[in-house]
Amino acid sequence: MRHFDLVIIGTGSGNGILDERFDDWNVAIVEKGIGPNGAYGGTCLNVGCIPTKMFVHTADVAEAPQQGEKLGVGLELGEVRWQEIRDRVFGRIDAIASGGRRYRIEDNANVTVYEAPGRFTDLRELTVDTPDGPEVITADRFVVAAGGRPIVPDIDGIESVDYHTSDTVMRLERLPRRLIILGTGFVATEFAHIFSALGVEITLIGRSGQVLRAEDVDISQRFTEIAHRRWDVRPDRVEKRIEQLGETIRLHLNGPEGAETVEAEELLIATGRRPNSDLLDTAAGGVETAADGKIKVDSTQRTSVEGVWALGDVSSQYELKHVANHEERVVQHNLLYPDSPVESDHSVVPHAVFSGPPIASVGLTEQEARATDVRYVTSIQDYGGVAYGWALEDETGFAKVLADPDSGRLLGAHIIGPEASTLIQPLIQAMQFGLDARSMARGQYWIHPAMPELVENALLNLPLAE
Ligand SMILES: Cc1cc2nc3c(=O)[nH]c(=O)nc-3n(C[C@H](O)[C@H](O)[C@H](O)COP(=O)(O)OP(=O)(O)OC[C@H]3O[C@@H](n4cnc5c(N)ncnc54)[C@H](O)[C@@H]3O)c2cc1C
Ligand SMILES: NC(=O)c1ccc[n+]([C@@H]2O[C@H](COP(=O)([O-])OP(=O)(O)OC[C@H]3O[C@@H](n4cnc5c(N)ncnc54)[C@H](O)[C@@H]3O)[C@@H](O)[C@H]2O)c1
Repeated sequence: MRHFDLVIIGTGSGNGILDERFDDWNVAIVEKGIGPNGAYGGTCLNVGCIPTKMFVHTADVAEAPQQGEKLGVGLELGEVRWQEIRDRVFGRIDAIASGGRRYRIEDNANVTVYEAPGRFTDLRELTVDTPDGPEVITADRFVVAAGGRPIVPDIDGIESVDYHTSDTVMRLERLPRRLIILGTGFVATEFAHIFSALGVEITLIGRSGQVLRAEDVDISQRFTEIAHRRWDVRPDRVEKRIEQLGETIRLHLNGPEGAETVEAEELLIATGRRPNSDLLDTAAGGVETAADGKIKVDSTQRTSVEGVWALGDVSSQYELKHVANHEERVVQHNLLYPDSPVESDHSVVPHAVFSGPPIASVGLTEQEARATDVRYVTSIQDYGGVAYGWALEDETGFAKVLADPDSGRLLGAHIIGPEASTLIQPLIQAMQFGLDARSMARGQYWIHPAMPELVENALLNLPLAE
């Protein structure tokens, strides 16, 4: 049995903890490998944020002919060379992942990398199921950064179907003619955008009436309208049965008009993710979890067991890379300076959905504001109402802000339209640093006629008290 100063489980954000300040620590990293190739480096790098956004940008470029049409510029989409796109994306990603793995194994003398799944077998004791058999390791401190994995719903017949999740769909050998996507959340809408822009017919299956229904009510409604124009959206559906008929997948549904079937060559399951705490047998390690399987942590990321920290998707209610990275920095500090711990700050957490159109959001949605006692006013500014929006000929985008009617304190901001994730950043900054809407709108220059005038006007439109 080997004993370490520190064991880190998971090489997504967990991999970033070690820097030169840990050079005299005896450290083990345990990583089972992620995605179809069992890669090093976690979800975001290998099967999440980074490859998806490389495909999203490619999809946006493939849509240039549609954009050009309304501007009077005739463009044509020639070939979509899927294998070239895929190999370009993963040619970069795979090299970074294997470089990161090589660096830890070969250049970090104080680090032992176990490339196998680990599970707790006692307090601060992990059994690693190596190819040579189980190996037990113990440590003074553990960091659990084991992330999560896609949920596959229990549909009758699913085990006989050759389906994809976000872990595998980006490595398809060829583009299908048709793709069924189960789910209407982040993963579903990003891949619907990617594949439809590349010429695939999309059928999107949702359990509720709205697409991206967790977004602000006006944003979700607008996105749902646009989704119905782009894709075959089937809301309010329940999956009854699924079957593989040669190359074709047939899904039997119940909907508002009764029973129906949809068919496609490929199926993408995008119905949410679950934390990997079960794979780790957290209970055997005394590590408490909530009903949804997330590891319980306090504001310093400590779990219920002394010396065991957790971060990222395995414990956080936010399944976002910028949150996992923030929590990683908190854990890193608290490992190094246990007598002066710092806390995670989840007060202003933004997110973006990189679909078509993209969405970005921070703070309260209107439905959340309504459900609490908070007093608020809102304003909406269309892209079409500011000069650069005219240049874009945008007809669907808008920014919506919520603020306290007296102080002008910003409570939430939501943008749907081109460059939403960039445009929202000054609003995130204002909320984080307590800048009120009046000061923000009138206390600085806004470049004319640039797209951020959208934000300026949304702020100026707020019906604040005099
Ligand atoms: C398709 C997709 C797109 C996304 N896009 C974005 C985006 O644009 N922006 C954004 O902010 N977020 C995005 N996310 C979310 C983001 O990827 C995650 O929030 C983030 O990667 C979580 O990091 P983590 O370190 O907590 O876990 P991970 O990066 O998942 O790392 C966990 C690691 O632990 C390993 N592991 C698990 N169990 C064990 C075990 N028992 N033994 C050994 N090793 C184990 C896993 O193999 C994995 O490598 C996306 C996610 C997906 C799926
Ligand atoms: N741009 C980003 O930051 C980004 C991108 C992708 C993923 N992520 C993260 O990953 C997480 C997981 O993404 P996701 O899209 O898998 O989850 P999600 O929670 O966003 O969406 C899952 C959707 O599937 C629906 N659903 C569940 N079971 C279903 C069923 N049987 N049939 C049809 N629909 C069903 C749910 O109602 C929900 O709308 C996100 O919450 C997000 O935090 C972030």
